[in-house]
Amino acid sequence: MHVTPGPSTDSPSVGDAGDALLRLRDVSIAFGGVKALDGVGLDVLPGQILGLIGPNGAGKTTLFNCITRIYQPDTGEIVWRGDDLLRIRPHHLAGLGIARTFQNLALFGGMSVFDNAMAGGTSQGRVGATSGMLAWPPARRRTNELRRRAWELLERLDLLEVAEAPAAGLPFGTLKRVELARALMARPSLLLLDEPAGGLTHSEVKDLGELIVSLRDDYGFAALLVEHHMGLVLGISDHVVALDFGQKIFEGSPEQVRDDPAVVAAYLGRAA
Ligand SMILES: Nc1ncnc2c1ncn2[C@@H]1O[C@H](COP(=O)(O)OP(=O)(O)OP(=O)(O)O)[C@@H](O)[C@H]1O
Repeated sequence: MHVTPGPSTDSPSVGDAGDALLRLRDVSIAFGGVKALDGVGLDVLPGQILGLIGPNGAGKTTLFNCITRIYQPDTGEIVWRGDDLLRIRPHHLAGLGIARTFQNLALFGGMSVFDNAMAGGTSQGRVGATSGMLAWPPARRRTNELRRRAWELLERLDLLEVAEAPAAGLPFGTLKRVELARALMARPSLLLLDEPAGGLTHSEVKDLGELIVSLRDDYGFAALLVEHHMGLVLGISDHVVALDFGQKIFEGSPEQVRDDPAVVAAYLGRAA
């Protein structure tokens, strides 16, 4: 097994995350007898696109679910800007600057594209119907600011033409962009992208890759990209981590990963 040395494997105390935005150390979780994650550590640096790859069942989604507080690891540390993320409730993640997209989309089909985008901003402050009706000046200012941001994102993501259309019935590639707009409403410092290329055509994947990079360049977020589409991962990631059977088997540059014997063996072995 070949594991390039990552950041120090010494477990730092919480509060010591160095330059990392997000730091995982020695994270393990088992389901029955299956070790879905087995001592995994990685750092996501500010502004970095980190690709997370691995064959089916390697533990990628489980790692995502640990970060998003859906699963509680059995052991290990997850540190966000020096704070212990494992003490944070899931619904507080957006307020911390962590947003995610979903593999199967998490949009409201009956709501317009604009309202779906707005839904991504509500966790940033109380802008519910009541505050709107009361027209309490701070709430109204906040709502206006969110509306301005939603329009800006819809324009940026080429969604203006469908802004008033219900999400249901729109092409899948369009819905992926709506999902991105919803996530970006929270002004995340870290965007968790769960298989964004799934279900897209070859040219849509290429466009999506360019879009993610240009959004990152404009807004400065870091991204953790879980993806099977190697062309996308290797094309846009600054750094790549590979998992197999819950363990980190590779960490390095996109150029190095192509020929790494452990990664090649993991994919070939699983396909056999
Ligand atoms: N809630 C759960 N209950 C039982 N087993 C689980 C659960 N979640 C994950 N697992 C197991 O943990 C292992 C890792 O699964 P995980 O879904 O994280 O892999 P993955 O890398 O995301 O795979 P894929 O690429 O197919 O989505 C698998 O053996 C899976 O069956």
